[in-house]
Amino acid sequence: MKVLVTGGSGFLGTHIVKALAEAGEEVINYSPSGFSEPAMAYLADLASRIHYVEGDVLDAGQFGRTLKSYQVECIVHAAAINGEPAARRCPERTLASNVMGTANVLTQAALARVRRVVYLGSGTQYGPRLDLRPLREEEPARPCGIYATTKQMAEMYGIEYANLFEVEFVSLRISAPYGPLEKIKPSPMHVQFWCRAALEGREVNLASGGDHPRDFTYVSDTARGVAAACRCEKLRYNIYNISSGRSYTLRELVEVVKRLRPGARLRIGEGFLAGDNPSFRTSLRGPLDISRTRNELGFSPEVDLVTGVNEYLEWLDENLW
Ligand SMILES: NC(=O)C1=CN([C@@H]2O[C@H](COP(=O)(O)OP(=O)(O)OC[C@H]3O[C@@H](n4cnc5c(N)ncnc54)[C@H](OP(=O)(O)O)[C@@H]3O)[C@@H](O)[C@H]2O)C=CC1
Ligand SMILES: C[C@H]1O[C@H](OP(=O)(O)OP(=O)(O)OC[C@H]2O[C@@H](n3cnc4c(=O)[nH]c(N)nc43)[C@H](O)[C@@H]2O)[C@@H](O)[C@@H](O)C1=O
Repeated sequence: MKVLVTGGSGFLGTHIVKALAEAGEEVINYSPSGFSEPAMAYLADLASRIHYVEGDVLDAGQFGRTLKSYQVECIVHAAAINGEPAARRCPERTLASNVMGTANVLTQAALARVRRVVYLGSGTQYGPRLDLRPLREEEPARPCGIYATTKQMAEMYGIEYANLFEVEFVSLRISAPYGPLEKIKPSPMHVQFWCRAALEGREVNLASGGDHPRDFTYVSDTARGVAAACRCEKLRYNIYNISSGRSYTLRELVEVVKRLRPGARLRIGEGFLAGDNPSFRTSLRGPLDISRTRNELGFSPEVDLVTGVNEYLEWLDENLW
């Protein structure tokens, strides 16, 4: 199968390109910039199955021509301005790329007779949920912030568009992926923050946050879930959650990092993350429930937190400096 990945040079894009190429698919990465050097190293053995086209999803004409010239059968639409901090720096550009970009992808997909568009949605579409219950796809979305709002708008548009025209649309709501090639994440909500502190020998002593939950998911599992959605013969739903399916607390994460790097000087107190940063509170939610994804796509996460953090630490150790 020929699969085009928009934003294929990004963090998730690169892992998705890898998972698809490993499964024997021919992959076209459509992105404004090519793979970084570490990404090239990551994909080294698969180069013969991967093509790169420099392009923007806002350039509908070029996107359409690319679909036709490669006779693309499936699109993974990963291109987006990602995360609330980035969205706040350029709200209009975020609206354009994330929503209008998705509209262009769908129109051109229908014109080029692409069978399926697999959209990367986000766990942030559920919004903050202080009861921390597992979240099923039927839960009403309550996005908070510009980024999550644009992700929700694009998903809703995609579902409506697919009802009108001859193209399948499926949204994968992804939560908390971590691992090699991830961009800089400065917040203690992220695995990277603790791994970097351990490797840099920095002391971190947070008064609170140990009970803060997050359904950390090793990125290779996320990418396998996306590949499964491309290959699945018949999709019965428009929305599937992709996550480890369980919450870990930051205390558990810190303990894992300390077990793997015994000299690390990391401490975290009880309760949820607190402070002036509103993102701590808006990030509070339970794990995404992956029952539907298990049953329908045959997806099940394979990498537990210890294994994932260990692999990530080893990769960071070689690639940080
Ligand atoms: N990482 C995460 O925690 C999560 C991510 N997601 C979603 O997954 C997708 C991928 O995220 P991730 O890989 O982490 O993000 P990255 O920022 O690493 O990658 C996004 C990619 O999209 C490209 N891009 C941005 N705008 C355009 C455009 N207009 N046309 C073409 N390409 C564009 C970027 O190119 P360049 O950098 O050159 O501008 C980049 O290569 C996004 O849709 C995001 O919303 C969902 C849930 C969690
Ligand atoms: C699943 C998810 O995982 C990653 O995001 P993240 O790790 O959650 O971190 P974030 O900083 O993007 O947002 C955390 C939450 O906090 C809100 N948020 C943030 N900063 C402000 C802020 O400044 N104000 C307000 N009100 N809310 C904010 C925001 O709306 C969200 O609810 C992404 O890379 C992303 O791709 C993704 O999809």
